[in-house]
Amino acid sequence: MSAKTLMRQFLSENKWAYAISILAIIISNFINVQFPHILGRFTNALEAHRLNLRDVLVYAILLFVVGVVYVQFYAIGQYRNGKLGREFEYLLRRRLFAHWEVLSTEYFRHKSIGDLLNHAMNDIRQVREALSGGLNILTNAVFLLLATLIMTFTTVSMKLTVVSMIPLLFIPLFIVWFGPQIRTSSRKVQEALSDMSDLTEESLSSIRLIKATANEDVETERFRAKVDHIVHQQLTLFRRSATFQAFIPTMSSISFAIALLYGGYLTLSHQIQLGAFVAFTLYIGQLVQPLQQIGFVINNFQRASASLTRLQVLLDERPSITDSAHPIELGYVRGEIEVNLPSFQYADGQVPALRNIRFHLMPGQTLGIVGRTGSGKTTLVNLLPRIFDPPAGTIFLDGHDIRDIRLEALRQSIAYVPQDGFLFSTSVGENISFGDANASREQIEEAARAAQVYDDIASFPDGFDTVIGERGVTLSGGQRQRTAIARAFLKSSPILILDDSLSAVDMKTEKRIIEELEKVRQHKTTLIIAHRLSAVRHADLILVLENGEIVERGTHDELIRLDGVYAKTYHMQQQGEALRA
Ligand SMILES: Nc1ncnc2c1ncn2[C@@H]1O[C@H](COP(=O)(O)OP(=O)(O)OP(=O)(O)O)[C@@H](O)[C@H]1O
Repeated sequence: MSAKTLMRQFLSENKWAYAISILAIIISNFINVQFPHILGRFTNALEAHRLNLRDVLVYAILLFVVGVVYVQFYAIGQYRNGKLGREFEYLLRRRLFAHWEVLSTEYFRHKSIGDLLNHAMNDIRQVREALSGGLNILTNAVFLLLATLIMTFTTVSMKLTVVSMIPLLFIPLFIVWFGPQIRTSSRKVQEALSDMSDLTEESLSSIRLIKATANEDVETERFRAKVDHIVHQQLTLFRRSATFQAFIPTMSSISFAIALLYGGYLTLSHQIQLGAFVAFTLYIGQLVQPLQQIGFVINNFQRASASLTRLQVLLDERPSITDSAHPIELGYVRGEIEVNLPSFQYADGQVPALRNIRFHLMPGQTLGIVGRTGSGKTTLVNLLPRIFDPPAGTIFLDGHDIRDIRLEALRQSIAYVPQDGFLFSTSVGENISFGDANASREQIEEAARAAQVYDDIASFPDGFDTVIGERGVTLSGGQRQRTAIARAFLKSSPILILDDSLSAVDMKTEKRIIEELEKVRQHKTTLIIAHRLSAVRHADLILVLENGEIVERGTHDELIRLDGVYAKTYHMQQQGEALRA
C-alpha cells in the first residue's frame, strides 16, 4: 500500500477523532475573539464614565474565564491532533520496516543504509509534523481568521475590515510562486544529509583501516567537503524560507498601518466608537501570528508532500523474490537436498557465478564446501534459502522445487550462520534465542555450551543478560561467531548452514564445536563452508569449487588419495598448524 493511500486510510479511519480535535480548536478560536470585543466594550464604558470598581472586577473575571476556557479547548485540540500525528508516524514506520523485510537482498545491495534510515527518520517525521502540528496551526489560523472576520463585520465596520485586509490577499499569490522553490531546496537538503549519513557510516565502519593507513586527513577532507555542501544547501533553504516567512508579517504590518489610518479617521469622525477602534487594532494584532503561521504551515506541507512522494517510491518497490501462485506448505521437513544447477548468474554479473553444480544430500548428511575466495561458495548456500533466486527446477528440498515452497516455510527450515556472525544490540541471551521466543534459559545455555561460548558469556558482567552493542560489551570476532552458532544450534530446523563461521575460532575450539555439531546434527542436513579444511574433514561429501565450478569432489579420504588441490591445501595447512603448535 502506498504512503498516500495509507494516509488517506488513516485519516478516514480517524475522521471522528480528527473532527473532535478540529472542533475543539474551532471553539477555542470563537472564544479567543471575544477578548478584543470585551476590551472594546470596556473601553467604551470607561470613556462614558459608566464603570465603577465592581464593574471593573466583573470585566477582569470575565476576561479570566474566557482565557481559561479558551486554553482548555485549544489544549484539547492540540493534544488530540498531536497524538494522532504520532500514531500515524508509528504506523508508517512499522509499514516501512515490514516492507523492507520482504524486499530481496539484491535491493539492499543497490541502496545505501544511510539513505534508507534518512527516509525512515526525516521523511516520516516531516509527514507527522504536517499531520499534527501543521494541521493544528492551519485549523487555528483559518478559523481565527474566520471568527475575526465575523466579529469585525458585525461589531466594528465591514468597510474598515475589507480595506485593512487587502494586503493579506497577496499572501496566497506569493505562496504559489515561492512554494516550489522551497520544495526544491528541501529535497536537496535531504539528499545532502543522506549523503553525509552514508559517508559517516562508511568512515566509522572503516575507522580501523583509516587509522592503520594513516588516512585520517583524507577522510577529514572528504567529510569537510560534504559538510560544506550541506551548509550551502541549508543556507539556500533558510534564505528562501526566511524570505517566505518575512513576506507575511510585512503584509500584516501594512494592514495594521491602514487600520490605524482609516480606523483612526473613522473614530475621529465618530463613524465608529473608540471601543470598536481599540477592538479592531487588537483583532489585527491577533491575526499577525496565525497569518505568519499559515506561511509556516504551507512551507511545512510542501516539505511533507516531498517526503510523502519519496516514501511512496520506497513503498512501491516490489520484492523480486516472492511466493509462487500456489506455494507448497511444508509440513515435516526431512532435509533431503538435491542440486542440479547448470548455471547461476547474478542480475548484474558479467559471467555465471556458478556452473554445473550437481550433488545430492540425504537427510542428516554433511556437505563441506571449500575453495578460494570468490569461487562461489557463499553464492551456492545463499540459493538454498532463496536469498538469491536459483533458476526454476534446479534446487529441490524433499523432492520439491524450492521455488514452489512457501518462502517462510523454506526459510524456517534452515538455520543460517553468516560469515560475520551478525548480532543485534540486545542481550546475549536474546541474541541466541532470536527467532525462538519460547526458548527456555536452559535451552539457551545448552546451545551456548555446544557452541563453546558458555564460559565467555558467564564471565560477562550480567551473564546472558549482558547487552551487546554500542553501549554494551563488545564481543571478539570468535565470540560473535560462536554466539551466532549457538543461535543456529537452538533453532530446531532440519538444515544447518555454516558460512565460514569457524574462521575466527582457534583449532581446538573448532574441534570441540565440530564434535558438538556431530551430536546436534544427528538429524540435521548440514552445509559447511570453510577455509580451514579440518572443519570439513568429517563431511559425507566435500566439494572443491574454483571459478564457480566443482573441480574435485568426494570424502576427505578420497580427496587426499586424489592428491589434487584439496590434498595439497590440506597438507599445507597441517604443516602450518604443526609449526604453530
Ligand atoms: N550479490 C552479488 N551480485 C553480483 N555478484 C556477486 C554477488 N555476490 C557475489 N558475487 C560475485 O560472485 C562470485 C562468487 O562470490 P562468493 O561470495 O560466492 O564467493 P565465496 O567463494 O563465498 O568467497 P569468500 O570465500 O570470499 O566468501 C564473486 O565473483 C563475487 O564477486
